[in-house]
Amino acid sequence: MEFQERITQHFVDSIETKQQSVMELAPQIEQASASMVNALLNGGKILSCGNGGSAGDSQHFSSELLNRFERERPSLPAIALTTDSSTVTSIANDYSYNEVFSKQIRALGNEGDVLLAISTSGNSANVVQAIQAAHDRGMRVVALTGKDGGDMASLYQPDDIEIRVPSAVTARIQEVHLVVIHCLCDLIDWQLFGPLED
Ligand SMILES: O=C(CO)[C@@H](O)[C@H](O)[C@H](O)[C@H](O)COP(=O)(O)O
Ligand SMILES: [Zn+2]
Repeated sequence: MEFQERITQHFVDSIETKQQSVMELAPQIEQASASMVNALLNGGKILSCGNGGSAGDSQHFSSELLNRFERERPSLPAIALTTDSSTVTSIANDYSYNEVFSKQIRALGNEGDVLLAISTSGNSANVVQAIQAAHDRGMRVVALTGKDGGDMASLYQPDDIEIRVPSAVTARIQEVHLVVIHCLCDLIDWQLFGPLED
Protein backbone atom coordinates (compact mmCIF):
# COMPACT_ATOMS: atom_id res chain seq x y z
CA MET A 1 0.00 0.00 0.00
CA GLU A 2 2.88 2.34 0.76
CA PHE A 3 4.03 2.02 -2.85
CA GLN A 4 0.57 2.80 -4.18
CA GLU A 5 0.47 5.92 -2.02
CA ARG A 6 3.79 6.99 -3.47
CA ILE A 7 2.47 6.41 -6.99
CA THR A 8 -0.65 8.44 -6.22
CA GLN A 9 1.46 11.23 -4.76
CA HIS A 10 3.58 11.42 -7.92
CA PHE A 11 0.46 11.80 -10.04
CA VAL A 12 -1.10 14.38 -7.68
CA ASP A 13 2.10 16.44 -7.57
CA SER A 14 2.46 16.28 -11.35
CA ILE A 15 -1.14 17.42 -11.89
CA GLU A 16 -0.78 20.27 -9.38
CA THR A 17 2.47 21.48 -10.95
CA LYS A 18 0.85 21.41 -14.38
CA GLN A 19 -2.18 23.38 -13.14
CA GLN A 20 0.05 26.02 -11.55
CA SER A 21 2.24 26.13 -14.66
CA VAL A 22 -0.57 26.76 -17.15
CA MET A 23 -1.82 29.67 -15.02
CA GLU A 24 1.65 31.24 -14.96
CA LEU A 25 3.19 30.24 -18.28
CA ALA A 26 0.53 30.31 -21.03
CA PRO A 27 1.55 33.81 -22.31
CA GLN A 28 5.24 32.87 -22.50
CA ILE A 29 4.42 29.61 -24.31
CA GLU A 30 2.40 31.56 -26.90
CA GLN A 31 5.26 34.06 -27.33
CA ALA A 32 7.77 31.23 -27.71
CA SER A 33 5.69 29.64 -30.46
CA ALA A 34 5.51 32.99 -32.27
CA SER A 35 9.30 33.37 -32.06
CA MET A 36 9.76 29.90 -33.54
CA VAL A 37 7.18 30.48 -36.29
CA ASN A 38 8.89 33.75 -37.18
CA ALA A 39 12.21 31.92 -37.54
CA LEU A 40 10.69 29.14 -39.66
CA LEU A 41 8.82 31.57 -41.95
CA ASN A 42 12.06 33.43 -42.59
CA GLY A 43 14.06 30.36 -43.55
CA GLY A 44 15.53 29.76 -40.10
CA LYS A 45 15.74 26.61 -38.04
CA ILE A 46 15.52 25.55 -34.41
CA LEU A 47 18.54 24.10 -32.60
CA SER A 48 17.88 22.39 -29.26
CA CYS A 49 20.01 21.15 -26.36
CA GLY A 50 19.96 19.89 -22.79
CA ASN A 51 21.44 17.18 -20.54
CA GLY A 52 20.01 13.87 -19.33
CA GLY A 53 16.21 13.97 -19.43
CA SER A 54 16.45 17.36 -21.12
CA ALA A 55 18.62 15.85 -23.89
CA GLY A 56 15.73 13.47 -24.51
CA ASP A 57 13.34 16.42 -24.52
CA SER A 58 15.44 18.30 -27.06
CA GLN A 59 15.39 15.22 -29.34
CA HIS A 60 11.66 14.70 -28.77
CA PHE A 61 11.03 18.27 -29.95
CA SER A 62 13.29 18.10 -33.01
CA SER A 63 11.82 14.78 -34.14
CA GLU A 64 8.30 16.21 -34.00
CA LEU A 65 9.39 19.10 -36.19
CA LEU A 66 11.48 17.05 -38.61
CA ASN A 67 9.01 14.20 -38.92
CA ARG A 68 5.50 15.02 -37.70
CA PHE A 69 3.38 15.97 -34.70
CA GLU A 70 -0.35 15.35 -35.19
CA ARG A 71 -0.93 15.92 -38.89
CA GLU A 72 0.50 15.50 -42.37
CA ARG A 73 2.58 18.54 -43.20
CA PRO A 74 6.01 19.37 -44.66
CA SER A 75 9.07 18.57 -42.55
CA LEU A 76 10.27 21.51 -40.49
CA PRO A 77 13.97 22.27 -39.90
CA ALA A 78 15.29 21.41 -36.44
CA ILE A 79 18.52 19.92 -35.07
CA ALA A 80 19.06 18.37 -31.63
CA LEU A 81 22.67 19.11 -30.65
CA THR A 82 22.75 16.08 -28.34
CA THR A 83 22.75 13.29 -30.89
CA ASP A 84 26.08 13.24 -32.77
CA SER A 85 28.14 11.16 -30.36
CA SER A 86 31.36 11.57 -32.36
CA THR A 87 31.07 15.35 -32.23
CA VAL A 88 29.92 15.48 -28.59
CA THR A 89 32.62 13.10 -27.33
CA SER A 90 35.43 14.73 -29.29
CA ILE A 91 34.54 18.24 -28.12
CA ALA A 92 34.28 16.97 -24.53
CA ASN A 93 37.56 15.07 -24.88
CA ASP A 94 39.62 17.72 -26.68
CA TYR A 95 38.16 20.87 -25.11
CA SER A 96 35.52 20.64 -22.39
CA TYR A 97 32.08 19.16 -21.81
CA ASN A 98 30.96 22.75 -21.24
CA GLU A 99 31.54 23.42 -24.97
CA VAL A 100 29.69 20.45 -26.51
CA PHE A 101 26.71 22.58 -27.58
CA SER A 102 28.30 26.00 -28.05
CA LYS A 103 30.89 24.73 -30.53
CA GLN A 104 28.14 23.19 -32.67
CA ILE A 105 26.11 26.41 -32.48
CA ARG A 106 29.07 28.46 -33.68
CA ALA A 107 29.16 26.22 -36.79
CA LEU A 108 25.46 25.59 -37.43
CA GLY A 109 23.65 28.60 -35.96
CA ASN A 110 22.68 31.54 -38.17
CA GLU A 111 21.07 34.90 -37.52
CA GLY A 112 17.33 34.39 -37.18
CA ASP A 113 17.57 30.80 -35.93
CA VAL A 114 16.16 29.90 -32.50
CA LEU A 115 17.90 27.97 -29.73
CA LEU A 116 15.63 25.86 -27.52
CA ALA A 117 17.75 25.63 -24.33
CA ILE A 118 16.45 23.13 -21.77
CA SER A 119 17.70 22.90 -18.16
CA THR A 120 15.61 22.21 -15.06
CA SER A 121 18.13 24.06 -12.85
CA GLY A 122 19.28 26.67 -15.34
CA ASN A 123 22.80 25.87 -14.16
CA SER A 124 24.16 23.41 -16.74
CA ALA A 125 27.36 25.08 -17.93
CA ASN A 126 27.11 23.67 -21.45
CA VAL A 127 23.58 25.10 -21.83
CA VAL A 128 24.77 28.44 -20.41
CA GLN A 129 27.55 28.49 -23.02
CA ALA A 130 25.05 27.48 -25.71
CA ILE A 131 23.00 30.60 -24.95
CA GLN A 132 26.09 32.79 -25.14
CA ALA A 133 27.05 31.23 -28.51
CA ALA A 134 23.49 31.66 -29.80
CA HIS A 135 23.57 35.36 -28.94
CA ASP A 136 26.95 35.72 -30.65
CA ARG A 137 25.37 34.21 -33.78
CA GLY A 138 22.37 36.58 -33.70
CA MET A 139 19.93 33.86 -32.64
CA ARG A 140 16.96 34.17 -30.31
CA VAL A 141 16.60 31.90 -27.31
CA VAL A 142 13.62 30.03 -25.91
CA ALA A 143 14.60 28.58 -22.51
CA LEU A 144 12.74 25.88 -20.59
CA THR A 145 13.86 26.05 -16.96
CA GLY A 146 12.66 25.63 -13.38
CA LYS A 147 13.72 26.23 -9.78
CA ASP A 148 15.15 29.79 -9.54
CA GLY A 149 16.18 29.91 -13.20
CA GLY A 150 19.85 29.40 -12.28
CA ASP A 151 22.82 30.94 -14.06
CA MET A 152 20.85 31.16 -17.30
CA ALA A 153 18.50 33.74 -15.77
CA SER A 154 20.99 36.60 -16.09
CA LEU A 155 21.76 35.95 -19.76
CA TYR A 156 18.50 36.63 -21.58
CA GLN A 157 18.17 39.40 -24.16
CA PRO A 158 14.91 41.31 -24.81
CA ASP A 159 13.80 38.99 -27.64
CA ASP A 160 14.45 35.83 -25.61
CA ILE A 161 11.69 33.97 -23.78
CA GLU A 162 12.13 32.02 -20.56
CA ILE A 163 9.48 29.46 -19.61
CA ARG A 164 10.30 28.75 -15.94
CA VAL A 165 8.27 25.99 -14.31
CA PRO A 166 7.16 26.95 -10.77
CA SER A 167 8.66 23.90 -9.03
CA ALA A 168 11.90 22.92 -7.31
CA VAL A 169 11.57 19.20 -8.16
CA THR A 170 13.50 18.08 -11.25
CA ALA A 171 11.04 15.34 -12.25
CA ARG A 172 8.02 17.66 -11.96
CA ILE A 173 9.81 20.34 -14.01
CA GLN A 174 10.65 17.80 -16.72
CA GLU A 175 7.04 16.64 -16.85
CA VAL A 176 5.86 20.19 -17.50
CA HIS A 177 8.63 20.74 -20.06
CA LEU A 178 7.19 17.87 -22.10
CA VAL A 179 3.71 19.42 -22.10
CA VAL A 180 5.24 22.75 -23.11
CA ILE A 181 7.06 21.04 -26.00
CA HIS A 182 3.79 19.55 -27.22
CA CYS A 183 2.10 22.96 -26.92
CA LEU A 184 4.88 24.50 -29.02
CA CYS A 185 4.52 21.80 -31.70
CA ASP A 186 0.75 22.28 -31.78
CA LEU A 187 0.94 26.10 -31.94
CA ILE A 188 3.63 26.00 -34.63
CA ASP A 189 1.46 23.72 -36.78
CA TRP A 190 -1.62 25.89 -36.25
CA GLN A 191 0.21 29.09 -37.17
CA LEU A 192 1.91 27.60 -40.23
CA PHE A 193 -0.80 25.26 -41.53
CA GLY A 194 -4.12 26.31 -39.93
CA PRO A 195 -6.60 24.37 -37.79
CA LEU A 196 -6.35 20.60 -37.54
CA GLU A 197 -8.93 18.93 -39.80
CA ASP A 198 -10.68 15.85 -38.43
O1 LIG B 1 16.22 13.05 -15.85
C1 LIG B 1 16.90 13.31 -14.90
C2 LIG B 1 16.30 13.52 -13.57
O2 LIG B 1 14.89 13.32 -13.63
C3 LIG B 1 18.39 13.51 -15.01
O3 LIG B 1 18.88 12.69 -16.09
C4 LIG B 1 18.75 14.98 -15.30
O4 LIG B 1 18.21 15.34 -16.53
C5 LIG B 1 20.26 15.15 -15.27
O5 LIG B 1 20.72 14.98 -13.96
C6 LIG B 1 20.72 16.51 -15.82
O6 LIG B 1 22.14 16.53 -15.88
C7 LIG B 1 20.22 17.71 -15.00
O7 LIG B 1 20.59 18.91 -15.69
P1 LIG B 1 19.71 20.24 -15.61
O8 LIG B 1 18.27 19.89 -15.87
O9 LIG B 1 19.91 20.82 -14.22
O10 LIG B 1 20.29 21.12 -16.69
ZN1 LIG C 1 14.01 12.27 -15.37
